[in-house]
Amino acid sequence: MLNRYRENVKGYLEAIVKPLAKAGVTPNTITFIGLLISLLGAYLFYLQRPRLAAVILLIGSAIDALDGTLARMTGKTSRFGAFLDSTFDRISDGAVLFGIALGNLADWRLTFLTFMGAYLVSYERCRAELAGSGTLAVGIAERAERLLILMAFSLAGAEYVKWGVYIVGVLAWITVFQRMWAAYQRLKE
Ligand SMILES: CC(C)CCC[C@@H](C)CCC[C@@H](C)CCC[C@@H](C)CCOC[C@@H](COP(=O)(O)O[C@@H]1[C@H](O)[C@H](OP(=O)(O)O)[C@@H](O)[C@H](O)[C@H]1O)OCC[C@H](C)CCC[C@H](C)CCC[C@H](C)CCCC(C)C
Ligand SMILES: Nc1ccn([C@@H]2O[C@H](COP(=O)(O)O)[C@@H](O)[C@H]2O)c(=O)n1
Ligand SMILES: [Mg+2]
Ligand SMILES: [Mg+2]
Repeated sequence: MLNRYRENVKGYLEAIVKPLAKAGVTPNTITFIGLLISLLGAYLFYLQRPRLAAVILLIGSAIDALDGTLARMTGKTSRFGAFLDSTFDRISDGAVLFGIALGNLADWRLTFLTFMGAYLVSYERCRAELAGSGTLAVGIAERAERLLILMAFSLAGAEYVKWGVYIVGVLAWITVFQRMWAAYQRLKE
């Protein structure tokens, strides 16, 4: 859903990456730094510091939107970079939910169901696109939405994190079925 605003923020993202491009920073370096920062956010959830975790996660997630911008701006897009970007997103998504569960900020069983839903959303897109569906960036809880909801509830305090996890879980599972339907529509023989 928020992907539609990509064009609106493109100018801002390009302004941020311009000095990085001049400095010769590679997209994969940005992707790696983004993961490290997101993992720090996950660790802060484990330490039961959800407000700080949310801010760190926002920066880590924002950097996730920067790596592709840098790649396109410098003509350095690569197939491995696309693979790395998506793979690191899964590691980050999983680490954040793991940190929340380990930090007892939400019920681990419900957190696992949210984890399943989030991974399925991303897997469906990958598998359908491989089968020739075309870009399957559909549904109400793509990655940007999941992250923003989790961050918003985390900024409200430790006792609200669980509601963020559970709401993301419900929306992610709705998205699972939205993408299943979209894939059926596009791939049915
Ligand atoms: C360098 C930093 C210090 C700069 C810090 C600046 C920040 C403080 C300001 C943030 C501004 C804004 C850029 C924040 C972004 C929000 C963040 C949640 C965006 C996350 O982007 C994720 C990205 C999707 O990932 P990507 O395409 O790289 O990967 C795909 C994804 O993994 C797919 O998974 P799924 O299918 O969706 O589950 C995989 O399937 C794909 O394979 C994979 O490629 O999305 C980018 C979309 C847009 C760029 C996001 C639009 C942003 C909104 C307009 C943000 C609205 C503003 C917010 C309220 C932020 C508030 C900021 C303020 C400071 C409080
Ligand atoms: N290290 C990277 C990271 C990304 N890309 C390219 O950008 C696309 C993702 O763009 P976002 O704005 O969503 O981050 C990705 O599919 C690649 O085409 C890259 O080449 N190298
Ligand atoms: Mg990215
Ligand atoms: Mg990404």
